[in-house]
Amino acid sequence: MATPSAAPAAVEDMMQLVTYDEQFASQFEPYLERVGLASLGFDYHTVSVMGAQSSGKSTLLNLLFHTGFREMDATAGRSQTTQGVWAGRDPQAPILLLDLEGTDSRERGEEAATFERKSSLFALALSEVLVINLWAQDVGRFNAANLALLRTVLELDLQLFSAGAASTANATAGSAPPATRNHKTRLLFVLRDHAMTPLELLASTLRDDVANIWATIAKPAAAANLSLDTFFDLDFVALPHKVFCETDFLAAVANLRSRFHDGSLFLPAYRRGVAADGLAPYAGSVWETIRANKELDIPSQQHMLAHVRCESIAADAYAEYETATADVRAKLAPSPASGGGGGGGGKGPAGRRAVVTPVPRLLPVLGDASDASLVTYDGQACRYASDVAASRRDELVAKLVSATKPLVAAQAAGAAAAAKADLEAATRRTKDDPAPWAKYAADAAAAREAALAAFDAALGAEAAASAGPVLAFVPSAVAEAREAIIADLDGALEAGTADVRGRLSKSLVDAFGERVKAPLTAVLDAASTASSGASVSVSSTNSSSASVPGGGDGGVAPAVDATGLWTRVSDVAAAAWTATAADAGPALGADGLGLSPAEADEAVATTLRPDCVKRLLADVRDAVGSVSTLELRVTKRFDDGFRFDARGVPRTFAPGEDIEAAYLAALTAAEALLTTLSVTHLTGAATDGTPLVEPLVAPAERAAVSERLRRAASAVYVEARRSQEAARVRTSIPWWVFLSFAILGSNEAMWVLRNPVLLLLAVIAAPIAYVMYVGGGVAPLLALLPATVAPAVRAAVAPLVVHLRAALDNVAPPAPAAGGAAADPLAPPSPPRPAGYGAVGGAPSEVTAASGSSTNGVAAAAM
Ligand SMILES: Nc1nc2c(ncn2[C@@H]2O[C@H](COP(=O)(O)OP(=O)(O)OP(=O)(O)O)[C@@H](O)[C@H]2O)c(=O)[nH]1
Repeated sequence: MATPSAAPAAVEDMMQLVTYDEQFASQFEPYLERVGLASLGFDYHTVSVMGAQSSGKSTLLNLLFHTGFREMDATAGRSQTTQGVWAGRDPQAPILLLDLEGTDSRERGEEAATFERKSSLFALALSEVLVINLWAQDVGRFNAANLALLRTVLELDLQLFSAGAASTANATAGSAPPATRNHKTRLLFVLRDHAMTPLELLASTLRDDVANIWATIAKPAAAANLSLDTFFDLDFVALPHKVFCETDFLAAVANLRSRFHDGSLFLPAYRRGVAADGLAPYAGSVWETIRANKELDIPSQQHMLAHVRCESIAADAYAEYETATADVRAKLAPSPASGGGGGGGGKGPAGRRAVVTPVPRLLPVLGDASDASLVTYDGQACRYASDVAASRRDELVAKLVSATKPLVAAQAAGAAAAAKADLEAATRRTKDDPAPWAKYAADAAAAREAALAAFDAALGAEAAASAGPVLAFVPSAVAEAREAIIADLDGALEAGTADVRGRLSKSLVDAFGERVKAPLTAVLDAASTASSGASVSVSSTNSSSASVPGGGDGGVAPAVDATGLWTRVSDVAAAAWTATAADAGPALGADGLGLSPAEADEAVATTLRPDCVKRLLADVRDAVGSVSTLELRVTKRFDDGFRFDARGVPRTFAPGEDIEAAYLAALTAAEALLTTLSVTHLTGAATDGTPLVEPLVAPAERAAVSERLRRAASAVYVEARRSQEAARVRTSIPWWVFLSFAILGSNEAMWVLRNPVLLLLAVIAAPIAYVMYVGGGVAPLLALLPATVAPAVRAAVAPLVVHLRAALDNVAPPAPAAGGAAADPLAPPSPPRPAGYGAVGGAPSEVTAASGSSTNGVAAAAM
């Protein structure tokens, strides 16, 4: 019966709303839904009919509204048909009918009056039109039940008015304002079996009766001066006899039915202010109040109904929101199974919020859902007390906000994580990238912009457009999240930039080191060499190069004056620094890390230059090497200066040659080299002109090296001196000595020649002796001969010794050696020591004594 039907309703379509024993039916709400009234809001009417038992009430309702109320079967005798209160609906109009148990019931007996009052009050509370069914012939007869019924109706209506007025007064005093009620009812008197008496006369009689009742009943103060018209509109309809004037009867019924259907009998003032969807709980509440004999306060009832209904409507509206957002909630909300949700939105096992994938168009979805929810609520809650509806609406909004906030937060977190991941991917540089700084600033700026755009696409832009009370928090929340992601992105970029900058710095410093390494080694090697040479080409890993006068080419090392060594190293460093700084410019600038020229200059000056200087010092230390390497360098410097001439040809000291001068020059040069290599004296572009004086060798080690240098040099000098002496002896023996040997030794020669053994020994010994003689090895050999052999040897060569001593008397004595070593004629002269050496080491005489067995040059002696 949800849609209008031409067919009359059946008995099954009616329901007993209140049972005979005063129980209210719990099925009223589904009944209203079943008959299609529940969804009509205020667009329905309620009509009740009351009157004496078996006065044709059910028959009248069925004829007027095509309902199916049970009627009395007259053939079975007159008895009560309708018990309690029954409800039905006009199939063709939104009219709810209440058929009340007849008054003056013989079956109820003493209880009848009590139930009449309850059912009448119930009907007054709900009905816009109260049909009072009367036999026409009863009009004017006071003892008929009609007047008692009228008195009951008027008294009860005043009671309702009184309760409502009190509620209004309380509300004015500060409590919640009650729902308003248009407290007016149409009393429609239907006079049955009307025959002769004109309706006007009957109506007048009834008006008088009602007026008399109104005048005599006790009224509350608020209604003392109010007239009957304030509460009731009286209307009168006469129906002919149903049996005897059936046609007229049906015509009159049809006429009255049309008045109901055309709405002329329903005025806005009659509305009870109860929406159809709340009618069932309202009616139930009203009945229970009446049944409990409590004061029926209609406004309070409606207020209570508003709470119940608005809460129910709000729950439905929220459920609607949940349904509409189920998809996004599944994607963003935490999932109990995974602990992280569909992609996660909750917190994982470690308590860290899992990151979700942003949901496209989240805010429009949430906005639409929340708006729709509120529209649903407003559409239904507006039928109820506005204060209650507003209060419940606020609660609904708060509930929607608290349901929406985590979703927006999860979306913001997901969008932020995605934006950061995108940025890191866009700015990531592999370890193998030889130039990770290339276009880094441009890439970083573009990535930052893209990441923020992605974040805004997920939240920001939509947030600006979102409106409504539920999403009102979004702009500030998104702004806060945006600030956080900006800080996060900038932090990631800062870290990335620092990493790339570190790699750039290392690369530049390495390049600087590469540029410095070979020329530096060449310069140092050249400084260790005594011979002079051409300039050295200083190559760099880049195309830049510099020319270092006196340097080496990494292989053959022309000589470098030790005093100019640091100048040349400074030149090498300056050339390398110039090339490195030139490389740093573009890498730090717009094509690289994006620094401004001023920032790049500052970075070069404050970071790169100190790093390169540090690297230069480290390289210098490496190139100079350990103490032993330094010792090798300076002894080599001596060896080269002493053993080779200016052209690099090995030197032999002919008799009379100034061996001491060569010795002193070489030793002085070696000492000077040691002094030079002990402390840096760097300057130039690499150090920005600032002298860089750094000790490379500790003073004690330096003195020790110097001492070992002198010892080694002494050995070389002694060797050279003996060679020179041997050469002079060889050249100074007169020819007759050899002739004497030939004459005096002829017998021995023959003796040897005749003896095969001696001949064989002579053949073997003669070349050895010759070689030793020529090579100057006789003297050392003599020194090694044991003392037991020496006398025999001396006896054998006595003539020669005599002659040699005579020859040696003509050799000039060496310059007295410093340190008191003049006793040894072969002791080397001692050059003046450079300042700072102290008293480390022994005297040259000691060196001489220790170097007697040296035959392998300075290096072997130094080791
Ligand atoms: N004379 C006459 N009888 C009628 C009229 N309308 C109905 N009746 C008869 O009156 C008897 C009672 O009719 P109901 O409609 O059952 O009366 P009721 O007031 O609903 O009865 P309860 O529900 O028991 O109070 C039935 O036999 C009807 O046929 C009418 O207009 N005139």
